[in-house]
Amino acid sequence: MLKIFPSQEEILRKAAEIFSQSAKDAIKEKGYFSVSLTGGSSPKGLYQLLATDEYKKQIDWSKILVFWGDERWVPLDHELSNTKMAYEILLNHVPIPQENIFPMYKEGVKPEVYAAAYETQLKEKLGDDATIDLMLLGMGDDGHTASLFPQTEVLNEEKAWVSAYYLNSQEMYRITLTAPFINRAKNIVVITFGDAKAPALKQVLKGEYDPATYPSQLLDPVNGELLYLVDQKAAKFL
Ligand SMILES: O=C(O)[C@H](O)[C@@H](O)[C@H](O)[C@H](O)COP(=O)(O)O
Repeated sequence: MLKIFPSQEEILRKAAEIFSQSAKDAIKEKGYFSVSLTGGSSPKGLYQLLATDEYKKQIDWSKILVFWGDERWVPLDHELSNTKMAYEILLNHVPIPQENIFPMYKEGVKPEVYAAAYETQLKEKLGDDATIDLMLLGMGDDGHTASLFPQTEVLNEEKAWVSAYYLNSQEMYRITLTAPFINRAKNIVVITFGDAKAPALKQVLKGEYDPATYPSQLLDPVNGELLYLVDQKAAKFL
């Protein structure tokens, strides 16, 4: 489903409401809420909102398990770290136990090895039938999502839940949840706004099926819901 908003602020407000409501529902139903955070610039305003008193108080942070959709393989204090960004804007400001936070990076470990360990950890924490309650994602100007970049091998992954690989165009390793795991999520919410996203958004949602070129087309939840929250600028070619 696609929801188009007049402004970025309204998208972020909607996303914060979805976060808060999903957390309440999941905690009521099974005692905890699992969320996968995204990097990039789009979710920053959402994290800021969630750290305000209004949302901070609505949510039982002690029952939230935090995972990531992808990470740049850089130390946790590096400017490019998605984990660092989430800590600085959100996680340092809410009463969440450290043991409930699962960064997608470990010092001194090879990314491929950590990808397998992260999958094991997902199974340990969420069970073999693991699903993430809320998968927050962004979409790049090129149509990538998480670290599922155009023309990369990881797009063909059918089995592994987590994968790490060297992204030549950025000269760095990336670690990412794969499409088969992302699509197990109960709710997938893609937050994307601005003129620069308009051409890719059109191809992703209205173009021919070509996920090698527009990887966001791989988003297709098995039993869950997929929701795009976009602004009028990103939606201008739809
Ligand atoms: O680590 C990353 O690069 C992200 O997780 C990535 O998938 C991001 O969500 C998109 O590139 C959108 O980024 P923007 O929100 O900055 O446009």
